[in-house]
Amino acid sequence: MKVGFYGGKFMPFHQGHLYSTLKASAMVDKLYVIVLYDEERDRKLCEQGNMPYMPYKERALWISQETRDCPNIEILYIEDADSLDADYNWLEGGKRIKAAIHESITHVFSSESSYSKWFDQIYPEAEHIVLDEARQMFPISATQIRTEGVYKHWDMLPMSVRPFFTKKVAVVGTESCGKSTLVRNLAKLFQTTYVEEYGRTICEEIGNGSDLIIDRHYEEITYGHKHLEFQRLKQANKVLFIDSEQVVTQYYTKVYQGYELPIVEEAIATQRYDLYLYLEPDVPWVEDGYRVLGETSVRASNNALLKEMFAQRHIPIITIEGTYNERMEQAIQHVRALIAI
Ligand SMILES: NC(=O)c1ccc[n+]([C@@H]2O[C@H](COP(=O)([O-])OP(=O)(O)OC[C@H]3O[C@@H](n4cnc5c(N)ncnc54)[C@H](O)[C@@H]3O)[C@@H](O)[C@H]2O)c1
Repeated sequence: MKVGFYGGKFMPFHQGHLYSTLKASAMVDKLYVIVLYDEERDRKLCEQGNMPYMPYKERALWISQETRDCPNIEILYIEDADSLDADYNWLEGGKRIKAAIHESITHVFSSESSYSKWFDQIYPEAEHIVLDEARQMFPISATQIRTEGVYKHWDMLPMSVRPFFTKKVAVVGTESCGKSTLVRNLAKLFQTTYVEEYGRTICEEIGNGSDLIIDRHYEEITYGHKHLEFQRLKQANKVLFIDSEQVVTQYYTKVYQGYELPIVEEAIATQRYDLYLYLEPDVPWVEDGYRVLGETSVRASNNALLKEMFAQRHIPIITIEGTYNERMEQAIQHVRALIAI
């Protein structure tokens, strides 16, 4: 029985890693892919690269999703204590790997021939197979991704890795301020997905009667919108646009019901967006059959209320105003800055 392992930090797991994993899995009966982690070292590496910290379970999940239809691959994660690269203790690391695998290792895979001097000592019975040392198939390294940024090397990230790095942009504002059109246009321009306003979906289901909206509809809006966001994030390309979020849901609850709902507040407390684009209501009111708050003074006071609701929750917003074209240009600049292009 041929038993192999392929180990690494996988920060992040990229196409080169995936290529080696699949090649290695075809050469053995059983392949262990091992995420070697050390929180202190890994946090430092992420900070140096100005990247979010990648927890080891997240890395193991990426590999698991990419190889879910490969029955001979098993993913393990092993703590590599005191493993700052310069003084990494290979022999101790090897002991932990052997203990976790529990069976005789016949093959060790890597893309570094220099690792042979260690592998020959730690796994003397195993053959060290060096895969694509020149990184010809996928010319990339995780260090390069960390130093130059994920957005520059987006194509080198497998689909399951991308959502972790996708920036989430919430487009917010009161009724008829051009959110839906702007969100759709931004999604087209950035060739990505978006989440439509779920409150609107519910209104369309109910028909023409916003006074019939009751508490459970706001709950459905909160959960339904979040569920859509999880789904669309999986197909997004660097950035996901979200039409309205839960502060906006709470604002509607307050305006229509006269009170706020704790369940919506809980969703607000856990939501995380990288950018909030707040659209001023300085474009003409458009009647669409579902809107009832169009009078100028009502629009102004509602706008003040929504802004105040963001301020109370210490959520920083970026205000966008002007004509539809001016809004689009401002939005594009802000999003470009976010993903560094
Ligand atoms: N004790 C052991 O037996 C053992 C074994 C392996 C690794 N380690 C340790 O684990 C840690 C992580 O190792 P790492 O820094 O090599 O991890 P890494 O995540 O940077 O890379 C993992 C593996 O993928 C290969 N690779 C990278 N880019 C590639 C590409 N474009 N195409 C094909 N292959 C590519 C690497 O050469 C390496 O073999 C280190 O601290 C290392 O010392 C220990």
